[in-house]
Amino acid sequence: MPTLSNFYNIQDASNHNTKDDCWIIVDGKVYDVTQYLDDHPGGDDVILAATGRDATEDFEDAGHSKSARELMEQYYIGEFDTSVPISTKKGFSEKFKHLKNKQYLGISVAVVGISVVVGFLYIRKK
Ligand code: HEM
Repeated sequence: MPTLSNFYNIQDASNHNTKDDCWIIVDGKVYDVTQYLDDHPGGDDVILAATGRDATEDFEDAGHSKSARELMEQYYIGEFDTSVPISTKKGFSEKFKHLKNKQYLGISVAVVGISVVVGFLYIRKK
């Protein structure tokens, strides 16, 4: 029988990034690992450093055993909703785009300025 899952987006997950309230996202699933932090053989710091973002790569890099993956299931709370974009990346590129537009404006002004000066010198020479 299909079961209904809770869906959490990156903003929901980012609100749980402390030692007393810690969620992680691994492989499209969200886990509340608050109770497990102190017992984690890899230490709580690595898990805390992996909150508020997709921790799949870090989790896989650590080479977790089959039993670690089974243990993990008891902390599962829902699915990761990817329909909300990860805002930090978008914010950065938007800022960058803004800077780029400013740069283009500067270059255009410089080109027009140089053309005016060259044109002026050309006319004076004649
Ligand atoms: C519910 C989530 C997690 C569970 C149940 C879990 C469980 C475990 C277990 C049982 C080990 C011992 C080795 C093994 O059996 O594989 C381990 C080691 C380790 N874990 Fe996790 N882990 C979780 C999440 C994470 C996350 C999100 C990270 C990284 C961001 C991480 C990083 C590590 C590291 C670096 C070690 C290696 C320790 C060493 O070999 O010195 N773990 N974990």
